[in-house]
Amino acid sequence: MSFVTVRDVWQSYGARSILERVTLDVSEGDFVSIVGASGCGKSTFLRLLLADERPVRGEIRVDGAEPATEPGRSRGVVFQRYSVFPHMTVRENIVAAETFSRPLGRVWGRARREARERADATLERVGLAHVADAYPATLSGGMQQRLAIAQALTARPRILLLDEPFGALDPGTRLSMHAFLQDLRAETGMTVFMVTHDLEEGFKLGDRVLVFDKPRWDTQAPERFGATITYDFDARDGGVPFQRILDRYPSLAPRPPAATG
Ligand SMILES: Nc1ncnc2c1ncn2[C@@H]1O[C@H](COP(=O)(O)OP(=O)(O)OP(=O)(O)O)[C@@H](O)[C@H]1O
Repeated sequence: MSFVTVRDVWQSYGARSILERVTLDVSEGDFVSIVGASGCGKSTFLRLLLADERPVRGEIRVDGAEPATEPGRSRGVVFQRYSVFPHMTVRENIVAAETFSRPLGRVWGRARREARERADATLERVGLAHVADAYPATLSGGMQQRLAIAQALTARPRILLLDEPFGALDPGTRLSMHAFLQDLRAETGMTVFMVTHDLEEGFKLGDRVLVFDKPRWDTQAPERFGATITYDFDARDGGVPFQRILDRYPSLAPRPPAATG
């Protein structure tokens, strides 16, 4: 049964068409990777799933209902991009994430101590134990990225939205973050949508790989048409049709690893 249902969704900003005719069914627990050229509307699609904005046309349903518009976390959808609180230390950010999934919110006493211990174990796992008492703004880009992912995963949302989550990480750190995500996903059965520019990563982590692209172009008016899902690959069988995709989308070719971590 479809858990996330997207029906004929269109989005535009003013006269500028971004997405058109997007239709998709995703089962609960699926990991959906999303690739596509820069600026083609992948992040916009995540914001629509988050109900951060409404489509100009079409319908999105999560578990049969319209995505709720009240503040994020209580409805079970977490967007890694928006998750870190700048006024809390790294450890406090992880502890806070745990409480999002609790009906009573904040925790005290022994429960809080235990939450801190679990937070420290998580920070150890993602290589941030040594900066547990620091504030997010003082961390490097790669560290901030790891904190955002660790925090989003700690909240154990029903749906996790990741927007280029591993972009600024060195190859070794990236692999350990992959493992962390895969373990937590196996534990929680969460549904994941991940935008990535790395096809190999998309196929490694995803059950499906969606390609967003513009199927029609008006050379006189490039803003006239939007992007849609032009390919929907099954990534479960390990049969990776990289070459076919790369031939058509050279811009998706893996980039050399970034320097920071
Ligand atoms: N709120 C907005 N108002 C106007 N234009 C917007 C808005 N949000 C996004 N856009 C434009 O819509 C287009 C699609 O943006 P989006 O961020 O969804 O693309 P993307 O595929 O995620 O790109 P990238 O891969 O570079 O992150 C971009 O050209 C962007 O400038």
